[in-house]
Amino acid sequence: MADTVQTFLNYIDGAWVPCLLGSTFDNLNPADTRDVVGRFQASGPADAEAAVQAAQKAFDGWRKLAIGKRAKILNDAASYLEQNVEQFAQELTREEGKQLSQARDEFLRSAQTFRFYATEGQTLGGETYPQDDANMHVFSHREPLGVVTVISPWNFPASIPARKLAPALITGNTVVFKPSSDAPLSGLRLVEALEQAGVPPGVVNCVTGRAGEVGPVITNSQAIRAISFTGSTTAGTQIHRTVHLSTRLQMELGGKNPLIVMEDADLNLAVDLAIKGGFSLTGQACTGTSRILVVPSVKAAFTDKLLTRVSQLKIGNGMAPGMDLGPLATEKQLQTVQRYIDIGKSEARWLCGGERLTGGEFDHGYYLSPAVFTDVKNSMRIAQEEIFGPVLAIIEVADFDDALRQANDSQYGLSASIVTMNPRYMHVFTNEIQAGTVKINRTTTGNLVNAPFGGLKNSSTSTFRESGRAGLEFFTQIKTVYRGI
Ligand SMILES: NC(=O)c1ccc[n+]([C@@H]2O[C@H](COP(=O)([O-])OP(=O)(O)OC[C@H]3O[C@@H](n4cnc5c(N)ncnc54)[C@H](O)[C@@H]3O)[C@@H](O)[C@H]2O)c1
Ligand SMILES: O=S(=O)(O)c1ccc(CO)cc1
Repeated sequence: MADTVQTFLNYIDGAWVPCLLGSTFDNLNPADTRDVVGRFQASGPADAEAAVQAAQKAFDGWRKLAIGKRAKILNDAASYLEQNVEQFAQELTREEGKQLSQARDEFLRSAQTFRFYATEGQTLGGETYPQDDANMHVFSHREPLGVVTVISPWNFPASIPARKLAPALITGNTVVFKPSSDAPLSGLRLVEALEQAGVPPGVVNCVTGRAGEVGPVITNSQAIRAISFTGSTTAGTQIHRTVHLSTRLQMELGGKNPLIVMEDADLNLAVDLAIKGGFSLTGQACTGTSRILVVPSVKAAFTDKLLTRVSQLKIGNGMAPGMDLGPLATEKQLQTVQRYIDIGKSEARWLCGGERLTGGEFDHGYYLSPAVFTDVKNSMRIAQEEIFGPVLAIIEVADFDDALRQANDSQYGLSASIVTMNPRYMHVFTNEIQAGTVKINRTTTGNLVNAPFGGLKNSSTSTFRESGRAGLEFFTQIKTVYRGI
């Protein structure tokens, strides 16, 4: 039978090229592993080196190009994503497993991100400083850093790299981009959009392949002036240890995000938020809800309502409309979650789910039913370690202060939410919760492109945020000028 799998190439110095060793890897659809989404370049260090060199060569021309022209490229790339959204969304669903409507939203959000930075990037100015010399003008201005690396995970394979590429490019940096090998195609589509929009050779380079092969060159090289990384705390820690002193780092890492349910909570809302935060994207969002801290007076009613809703959730291929959960994105992720289900059963009280689904289409995908545990202690592994799957842990807390204390008892601090109408709780929660994203009567997931995003503690590096204006600041450095006459 003829091999109909499409092969995708690296993009280096303005050309789509195979990797030097000629090796490839296949990426499978997690909803149906008989479907090979594509064949990708298993690049080695020499390919990564070529990408870095191309980006170095292109930097001077790109930084000097009028910002209006850089903005036009981002806007045109956004149009390209919008024009091709149906095809790209279907590919995203096939490579990652999320629902088609979510994949469509993700590409449209990526286009919106390109447009946002095309405009916002043109407002990034410096400051002037009053001083005593009438014949001198003192001011600051911002310049690009140089060659920057973008490394992204599989769970938002379009929108996360879009949030990094757009601010890097509008401010005049050149980029080496490595998408996740578990969902590389959407990242390549972003690059294709930039190519179609006329980005000059070498300004954006994309190399697919294993982290162990490509990673060291694009993270350790002295030529790399900044790394914007989103992924696990484990990988982030590894990279953090090895980077050069002058390389600026921005890392968005793991989470173990709490949802607090107080005695005055609207329980229907609380259940909605738990379902949406915990199970949408099959629990594979860094800001996903994983711990539910609930006071005794509403615990039973909340749990009953939650279990009813969980029993109604529809699980299936994201290509079919109306599904609530899809497959886990990879076999490895499925196995990780299954391991945590076993751990949960040994340390807490299992209420439902966590079973591998079989029969029909389920036999060909990585499907697991959504799981809920109760009587969980915050010290247990299922309450402390990031699972990254459809697993909720219900933890009883004595009162508001106890909820806050236990919510903060975590190595992570990405997102946190409370369900209450009490203004005192809202106020104290906002001030005392250790999370970079604070939500009140809203799900722990979701964040705006025009607002800063990042976590506290082991959820992020502490120096820089991404998104909004913070994204532009990360990719630029300040020069202070004393201009006399
Ligand atoms: N905080 C956030 O904004 C955010 C958003 C999405 C996902 N995440 C986190 O990402 C994780 C899931 O994604 P994942 O499994 O793709 O993460 P991962 O850390 O395994 O991989 C992320 C990316 O880093 C690359 N990588 C891994 N080790 C590397 C190294 N040593 N050098 C260079 N590159 C390396 C991978 O190939 C991939 O492209 C979860 O922990 C989740 O919380 C965080
Ligand atoms: O760019 S977004 O798609 O809005 C996005 C989604 C998730 C996260 C963290 O998981 C960050 C950004």
